[in-house]
Amino acid sequence: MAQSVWGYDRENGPEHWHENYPMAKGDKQSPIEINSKDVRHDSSLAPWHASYDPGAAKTILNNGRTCRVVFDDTFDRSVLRGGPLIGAYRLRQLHLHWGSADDHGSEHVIDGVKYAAELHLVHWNPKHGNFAGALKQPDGVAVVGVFLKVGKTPKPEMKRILEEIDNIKTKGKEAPFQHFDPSILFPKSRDYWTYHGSFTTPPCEECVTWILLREPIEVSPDQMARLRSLSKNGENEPMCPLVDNWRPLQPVKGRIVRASFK
Ligand SMILES: NS(=O)(=O)/N=C1/NCCS1
Ligand SMILES: [Zn+2]
Repeated sequence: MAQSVWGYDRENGPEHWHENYPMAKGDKQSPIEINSKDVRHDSSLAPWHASYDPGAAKTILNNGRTCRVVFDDTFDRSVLRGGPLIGAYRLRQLHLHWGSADDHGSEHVIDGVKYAAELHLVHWNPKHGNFAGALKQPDGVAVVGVFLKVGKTPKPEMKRILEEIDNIKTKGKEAPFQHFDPSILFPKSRDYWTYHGSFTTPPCEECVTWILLREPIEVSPDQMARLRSLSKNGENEPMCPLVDNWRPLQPVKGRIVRASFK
């Protein structure tokens, strides 16, 4: 029985998504390549601020396509402000995209450079009532993207997420994940690029203000190996490594990418 749900395999991967999700062929799709020569420095761009409540963290889940941490977003408890945004956007979840080897795995590409992984912190604009309503609005969602590069020094702040991975090895596994402030994952620099795009997963709604941090965080080879030890299959199904859960580059179609830095 061919899988009907979307995924990253030949028969259900990114080249097929538009068959069930027509927005995947839109003019403001993500990810894109950021070419520094085309970026516009915008001195009017404000700094961004995340004020997250560690108590909002709830659970960590393997949904067969990524590893996701979900947060309580029933009120303005963990919010992102500033940058290109108007108002406070509520943190709903974070997840990652990664490759089968260290030389690829990120979704956005910077001047030809692919990182080993890309962390997404997903926030939505409460002026649109709820997350489902926000998906229909161009200013509905803000995703902060953090690039992961492999080096010698492990990122201790990643340990919390990676230690939980042993408990969510297979699809559908969920574990409590509390007392966690994801801002510890941010790099030192606040420099960012921003542009308007979409979710990189179906239905690929074009509701995202992307805020991509210029400075990658460094993780160790062991930490990447742990991420790659997740399985996309369920507990009693044949083992299938959860790797290469990234969407290929999409057409920029004349969009302007702004930088907060020179
Ligand atoms: N990878 S992504 O963050 O652009 N895609 C998403 N789909 C639903 C919530 S986040
Ligand atoms: Zn993502």
